[in-house]
Amino acid sequence: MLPTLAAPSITPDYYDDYIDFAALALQDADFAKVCGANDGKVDLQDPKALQQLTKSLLKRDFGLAIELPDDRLCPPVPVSQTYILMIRYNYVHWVQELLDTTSDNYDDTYDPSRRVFGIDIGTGASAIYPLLFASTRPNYRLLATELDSTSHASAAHNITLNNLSSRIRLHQPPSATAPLLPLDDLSLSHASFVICNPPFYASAADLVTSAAAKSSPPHAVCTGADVEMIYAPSFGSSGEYDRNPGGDVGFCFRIVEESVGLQERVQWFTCMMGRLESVGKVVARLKEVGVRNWAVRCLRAGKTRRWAVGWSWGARRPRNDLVRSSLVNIGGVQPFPTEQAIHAEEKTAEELWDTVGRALNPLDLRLEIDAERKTVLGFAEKNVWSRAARRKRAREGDEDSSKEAQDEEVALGFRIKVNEGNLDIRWLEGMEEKLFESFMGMLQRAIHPR
Ligand SMILES: C[S@@+](CC[C@H](N)C(=O)[O-])C[C@H]1O[C@@H](n2cnc3c(N)ncnc32)[C@H](O)[C@@H]1O
Repeated sequence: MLPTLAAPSITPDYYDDYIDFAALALQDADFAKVCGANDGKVDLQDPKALQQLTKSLLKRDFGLAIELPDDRLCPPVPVSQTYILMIRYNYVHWVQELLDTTSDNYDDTYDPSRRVFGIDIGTGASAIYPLLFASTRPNYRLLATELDSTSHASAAHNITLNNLSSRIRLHQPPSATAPLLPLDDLSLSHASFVICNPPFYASAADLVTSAAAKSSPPHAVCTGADVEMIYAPSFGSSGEYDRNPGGDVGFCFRIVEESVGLQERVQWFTCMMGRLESVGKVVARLKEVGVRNWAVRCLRAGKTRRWAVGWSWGARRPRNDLVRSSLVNIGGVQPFPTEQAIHAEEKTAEELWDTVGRALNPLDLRLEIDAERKTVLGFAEKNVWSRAARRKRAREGDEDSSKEAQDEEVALGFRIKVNEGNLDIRWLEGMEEKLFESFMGMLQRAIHPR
C-alpha cells in the first residue's frame, strides 16, 4: 500500500550542523520511540535508531519514504550516513541554485514556471537524488540511470512508493561502457543538469587504504556493494591510467569527455568528489578540454565533507558564492569571481546612480533600468567602452547604435545595484573574464576618476 505522507513541514536551504533530536521527537512518533527508549538520547551506534533518524528526516523535511535492500549503499545506516543524507540534499540544493542563478530571468531567483529536466547518473537503490529534486521542486522531471540490477529494482520500488513514476524515469544502461549520458540513445534533445555521486574508489585496495586512513573499518561505516563503491576501468595499453585513473576522478573524467560532445545540450554538468584533491584533477581536465565556466563547492554536514564540481559550456554565470568557496582551498581551482563591489563611502546612492548613468548611457549597450531600485541590467555584444571603441563610435556617428540588439549574441551581461557608498556588480553572462575585468575597470575609473 502507498504511504500517505504529510507535506514536508520545512525544506532547509542547506543542512550544516546536526539535528535537534528533541524537536524531531516531538514531530515524529516513530523517532520519539527510539529516543524515548534511551532517555531522550539517540544511540548513535545503533543502526536501527540511525535508520529511523534518517527516515524521520526524509519524512519531515521532504515528505519522502524510502525502503532499501540491506546490502546496498543507503542513507539510513550508521551515523555518517545521516550526514551523507544531509550532504546529498546540500548537493541537490546547490544544483538547484546553479540553475536558478543562470536562468532566462537573470534575477537569481527560483522560477517555478521554468521546466527543468535533470539526469542522475547511478541513482542507487534509494533513488535519493531524483526523490529529493522531485519532492522539493514540482516543475522538475528526471531521468535516473542505474547499472546494477538489484539497485535498479529497489530504485523503481522507491519511485513508485512515493508516487513519482510520472516524473522520474528509470533507465538501466546495457553495459558498464555504454554512455553515462544516454541522450542520443533515448532521443532526448536537452537536459538542464546532470548530477552524479560516482563510485569513489579505484580498487578494493584503494577502499581499504582510504578507510584505514580514517581509522575505521570500511564496512562499519558503509553497506555499499563493490559495484557502488568501486570504479575500475580495465587498463590496457600504457598511458590509459593517466587518461582514466578510475574512482571518482575517473568516473568524472568520463562525464567530462561526454560533455565535450554534448556541449550546450546540457546546461550544467556536475559530479560529487570524495576527496578535495580530486577537485584539482577534475578542474585541470576541464581547463584542458576548454571549459571556461565552472564552479566548485564544499558540501558539508557536521564533520563530514564532500566536494562538488560543476561546469557549463554555456555563458550564463552563477552567483559568486555558488562557484567559489574558501573551503575548496587548493591552487588553481577557483573560477573568476562573478560578483564584485566598488566602494565609494563618501558618495550617496543618488550621486553614484548619476555617475553610473553618465558612464553607461553613451555606450552601445542594451539596458534595462529600474530607477526605483537603482538597478540596471545591461548587455553588450562586444567591448564598447574601450578607448578604441569610443573613438570608432565618434568617427562613425551613432548609426550603429540604433540597431536592435535584442537577438544579437551577448558578449557580456551584467547587473549593477547601486547602494549608499558602493556598487555591487554581478557578472551574469559571458565567456571572457577579461571582458568583465575591463568593464569593471571602466566603472572604477568613472567612480574614482584620477
Ligand atoms: C556511490 S553509488 C551512488 C548511489 C546514489 N546516487 C546515492 O547517492 O546514494 C554509485 C552508483 O552508480 C552506479 N553505477 C556505476 N556505474 C554505472 C554506470 N555506468 N551507469 C549507471 N550507474 C552506474 C552504481 O551501481 C551505484 O549505484
